[in-house]
Amino acid sequence: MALRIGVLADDFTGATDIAGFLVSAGMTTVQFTSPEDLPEHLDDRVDAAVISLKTRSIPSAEAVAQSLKALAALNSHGAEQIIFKYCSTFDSTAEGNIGPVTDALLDAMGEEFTVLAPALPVNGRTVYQGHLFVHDQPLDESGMRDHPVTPMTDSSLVRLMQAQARGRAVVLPYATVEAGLEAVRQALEDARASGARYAVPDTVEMRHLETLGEALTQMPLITGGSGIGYGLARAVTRARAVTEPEAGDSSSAATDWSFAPGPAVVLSGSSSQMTNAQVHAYRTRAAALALDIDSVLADAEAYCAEVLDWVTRQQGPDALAPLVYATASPDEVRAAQQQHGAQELSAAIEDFFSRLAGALRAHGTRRFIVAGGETSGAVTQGLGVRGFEVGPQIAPGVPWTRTLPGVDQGTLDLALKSGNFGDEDFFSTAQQLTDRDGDTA
Ligand SMILES: Nc1ncnc2c1ncn2[C@@H]1O[C@H](COP(=O)(O)OP(=O)(O)O)[C@@H](O)[C@H]1O
Ligand SMILES: O=C(O)[C@@H](O)C(=O)COP(=O)(O)O
Repeated sequence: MALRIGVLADDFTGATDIAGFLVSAGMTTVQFTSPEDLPEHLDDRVDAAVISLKTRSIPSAEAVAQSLKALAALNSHGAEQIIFKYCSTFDSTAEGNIGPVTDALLDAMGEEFTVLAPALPVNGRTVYQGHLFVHDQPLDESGMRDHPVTPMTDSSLVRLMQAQARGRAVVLPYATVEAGLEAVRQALEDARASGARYAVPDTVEMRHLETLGEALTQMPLITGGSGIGYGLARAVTRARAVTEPEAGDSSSAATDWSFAPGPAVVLSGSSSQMTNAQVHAYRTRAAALALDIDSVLADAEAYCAEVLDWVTRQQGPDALAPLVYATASPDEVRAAQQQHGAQELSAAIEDFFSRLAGALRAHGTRRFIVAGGETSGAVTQGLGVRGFEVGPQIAPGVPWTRTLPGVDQGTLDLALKSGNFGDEDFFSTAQQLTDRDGDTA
């Protein structure tokens, strides 16, 4: 059977974020870590497949090439609609990669028009007058201005996109979205007819995403965050409930979920404001080790053996999972970047987490709670995981996932958390869900 929705995501936490929302809207969803990992045949019950790329901050030409491969893999399963998932805070550099990848996907699909819909109101990401807000702050005044890899210094989605893409962007104003489905459909047609290439819908409430989802069920390419994925999936599953009532309520796609027992670890490579708060809170409750950056840079192999030994000594059936973190304040990150170079430092820390994750797996760790998108990509690659089933949400945008039987050897449970998602107790909350071993979540 053809996939109803195919998603290519520009980072790993983004991929699990949208996969979790598709599940919560009633879609059976699987996730793969590269286009090559998508099997030739998918189970007939699968509605949506998500491919997690790591293309957010790599050179644009490479991001485009990888994205087109992912598109081809999703098309080979007959995906009816494609979503290009990027960050709800529009994380990108001056060159891209949101613009170049969107343009390349439009070209490859023979399309000339799409939407830019990063909003996720449940997590405080809203769009008003085409400006992106993080809770009560414009994007460029939020913690995103200090992001180590993609600092965001403008909040206008029109300006951000036009600086990195080929066409013109127009805003679909709040009043139109608020007016409902017919108004949105008409405004999209008008925008397309005016020669605009990207429409930026104002989106303040989750219900706006449902209106937008309804309006977009025929648009071949949609770009944005997990929120628009949710809106689209809700529109599809609602329509299905009317036309195929015998299919029943599929909104329980993740209810049959159990955790395999095994040692756990928390790895945190994000330096976002929320992850700083989460690390701070968790350190008071569990064993925690701050990575020594000089040792990471001097001899990663030897230092990894040392950290591995520390982690395995802290793990125990009744203990909270030990935390290893590179998380630091914006001032500390800036100082370290000035000393070592931003890209070199990011790469070295990511490589370290990747190496550590592989070593921990080899020594029996079965549950990984990871903070940070790039970090999650590195950890997943280090674990050699190729496919995930997507389970219950720990917090909006962060589901538990587990490795796919038949694709990966041995079951691992993974919680890949975007830097800014979850509340202060996230690391503990994630473990509370798994405490009911063998139970359904
Ligand atoms: N102390 C640090 N100094 C500099 N860079 C760091 C530090 N800790 C982590 N990093 C790097 O910062 C980046 C954080 O990105 P990411 O993992 O995507 O987090 P987020 O989800 O917050 O964006 C990674 O490349 C990571 O290696
Ligand atoms: O859309 C979002 O905010 C997330 O899914 C996401 O992409 C987060 O990226 P990181 O903050 O780099 O984890």
